[in-house]
Amino acid sequence: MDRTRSMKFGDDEPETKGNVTVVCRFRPLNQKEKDMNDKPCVDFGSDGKTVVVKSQYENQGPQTFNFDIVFNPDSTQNSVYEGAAKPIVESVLEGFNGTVLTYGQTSSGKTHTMTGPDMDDINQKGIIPRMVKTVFSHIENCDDTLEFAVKVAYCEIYLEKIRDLLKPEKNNLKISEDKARGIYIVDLTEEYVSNEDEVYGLMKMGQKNREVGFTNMNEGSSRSHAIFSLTVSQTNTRDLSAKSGKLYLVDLAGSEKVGKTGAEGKRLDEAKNINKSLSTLGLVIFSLTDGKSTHVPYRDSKLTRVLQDSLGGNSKTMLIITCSPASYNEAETVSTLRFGIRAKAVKNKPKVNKEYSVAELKLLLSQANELINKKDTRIIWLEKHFIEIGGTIPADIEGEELKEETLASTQEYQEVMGILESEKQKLVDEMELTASLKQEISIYNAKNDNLLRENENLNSKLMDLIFTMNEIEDKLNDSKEECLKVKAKGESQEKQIKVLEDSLKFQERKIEEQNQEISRIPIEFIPVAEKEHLLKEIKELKIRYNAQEEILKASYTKILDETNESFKDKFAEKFSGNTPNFQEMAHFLELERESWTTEHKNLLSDLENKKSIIEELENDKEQSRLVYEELEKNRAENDQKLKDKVNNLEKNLEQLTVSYQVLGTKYQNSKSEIKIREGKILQCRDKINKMEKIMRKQAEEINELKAKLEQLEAVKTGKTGEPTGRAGHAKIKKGIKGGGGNSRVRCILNMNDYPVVNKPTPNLD
Ligand SMILES: Nc1ncnc2c1ncn2[C@@H]1O[C@H](COP(=O)(O)OP(=O)(O)OP(=O)(O)O)[C@@H](O)[C@H]1O
Repeated sequence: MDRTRSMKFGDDEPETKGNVTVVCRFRPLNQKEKDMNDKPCVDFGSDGKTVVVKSQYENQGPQTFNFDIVFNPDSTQNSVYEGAAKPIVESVLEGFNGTVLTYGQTSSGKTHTMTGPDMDDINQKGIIPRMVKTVFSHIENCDDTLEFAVKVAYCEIYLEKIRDLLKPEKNNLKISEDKARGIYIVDLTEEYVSNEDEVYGLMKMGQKNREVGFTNMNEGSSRSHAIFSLTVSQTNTRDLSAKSGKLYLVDLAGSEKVGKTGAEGKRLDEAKNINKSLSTLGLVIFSLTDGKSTHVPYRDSKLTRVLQDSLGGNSKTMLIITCSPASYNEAETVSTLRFGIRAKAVKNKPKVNKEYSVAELKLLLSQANELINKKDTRIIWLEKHFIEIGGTIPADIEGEELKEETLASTQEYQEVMGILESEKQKLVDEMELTASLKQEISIYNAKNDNLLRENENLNSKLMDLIFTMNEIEDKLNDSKEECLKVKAKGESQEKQIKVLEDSLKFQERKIEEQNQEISRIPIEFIPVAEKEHLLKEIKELKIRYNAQEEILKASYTKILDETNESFKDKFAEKFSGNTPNFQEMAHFLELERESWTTEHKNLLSDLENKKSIIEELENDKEQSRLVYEELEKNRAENDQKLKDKVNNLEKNLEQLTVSYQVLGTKYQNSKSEIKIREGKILQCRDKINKMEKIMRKQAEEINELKAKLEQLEAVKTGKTGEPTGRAGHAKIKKGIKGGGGNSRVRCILNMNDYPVVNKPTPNLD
């Protein structure tokens, strides 16, 4: 085989209605590829449907791939939306299920295409924000006989677990299947929305919760498959017909070669998981297209199970494959393109998800009646004409004709009965749904009761806590008071010490003054022996009161001078005008000596007294100091104890405050949870009431219809004379088509306002 021969893929696939549509988008070279001096390895055909990969490998010729559309790197977000996604969104608005999937190598532009780098940027926003606009504009422009309910859900599949991105605490949701809903994710949050902003809000919230990581190829790489779903239900308020379409917008995680992306540890686990679920997706597509497989391995991964209807089932599906144009990524690009070509061959069976309305059934019946009437008139005219021209109507011809008529009518009857049967079946399903809803309500009620009980418990715990807190607060106040008392005691002790210190100082000052007084005694006139004794004593005093020596000296000199002068005066006064004799002088001196000796003794005893006072005071001072030290010590100890006590109390208080806050938050959460659940229960009750009302109404209508059918049957079998269909015919209204008008359309805001979808009720009798 010539390996350099050019190859073509996808061009001979016949255009088949229902096949998965595949478009391909190439992004521009990114900075990393430019830095590597990489060159594009692809050329784009002028028809907008072809891409040619020019291989860098010698033994590989150019490979041409054909798709429904090929978007080159210059394509805008808007052109991709208009060309690839919008037709699917429009189908959903007609009541089909739709899926748009992005598939490609990591960093090839899946998220860029699906969401866009900035949802608020008019040019840069991706498919999801643009789709939202299409949906709400359509609703705005519809006839006001159509009522819509739009709800969205957002989840991701990460490491084979389904996580609700609108309530991320729900992180391991299950997949289930039933007749009414098909394949669905159990307990996935579905929010009713009434405008674009609400959808954007939910999207932004979901994106924040999405698992995103770093690979060598993409800093913000999506490590999970993200599934955004939007369900549009519409009811015609005139004929009560209803239809609903569900749109899945799936941004798959990027396939990658782990060696190239440098994945390790957690990233490696993620990569292995992503690659595993993507290869299951490849296997599902292979099994659906190889024409031999009897088993399609939908259940081998969560992704393929959720997408079961989108691949080979009831859905219009668009696959957008995203690629890098760089030669560095040639192998991955070729593999992605081959995947796309394979997927093109998947055949789906999309159908409008429609509910027959009673009015539509009535219309069918009236059409049948009209046909019978026409034929009756014609038979009567023919019989009359035949008899007029002399003919007779053989009994067997009449019998044959009647047989044929009866056969045709029986077929019509069987068709109508078939429809009725299928409607009955739907009703049975509806009844089952109602029963399961009732069961759900009883579960909610039980949960509600539990929550109420929990709430009561929490309340009583809260009360206990408040009580304990009050107690602690009281204790804290007591401790504070105690603290203040000890402080006041300390202060008064300090004051006492101060008073003692002051009095000590005062005493010291007094002693000093007395010492000074002593030092003022004149010694010149004291007899020598006495004088020497006195001087000795004064000397001793001088030594004892060393600090006062200088003062003493100064005052001594001063006193000496003064005393000298006074003695001179005294002497001059005593002996004025006379020259004293020796005896008189000796007597005078003796008297003076005696008076000085007495004074000196007095002074000495005074000094002794003061000395003892000083000693006493010094003792007192020492005592006070000891008491003061003791008090200081006690005070420091008490202070420390109190400090510790206050610290402990503060710590306790802090802990209690935290627990109080936690309990408070729990209490609030439980309250809001209860409110939400109560709201849901009310919504469900309301819905059930409405459904029951409609079921009763429809049961009556079906009974009416049945009666009419019986009459019709009777007419067909000739059991009654006049066909009652004529009378019924005048009452049947024509069905009214919705859409096309410009009047404003009511949008359903919540479960309570959810339009009643027409569900025929089985005859309960
Ligand atoms: N068509 C484009 N035009 C301009 N920039 C683009 C285009 N496609 C992708 N990019 C940019 O390339 C980078 C990677 O794109 P994106 O995150 O969409 O890749 P991805 O396929 O989702 O990757 P992963 O699988 O790792 O999540 C982003 O910075 C994005 O803005």
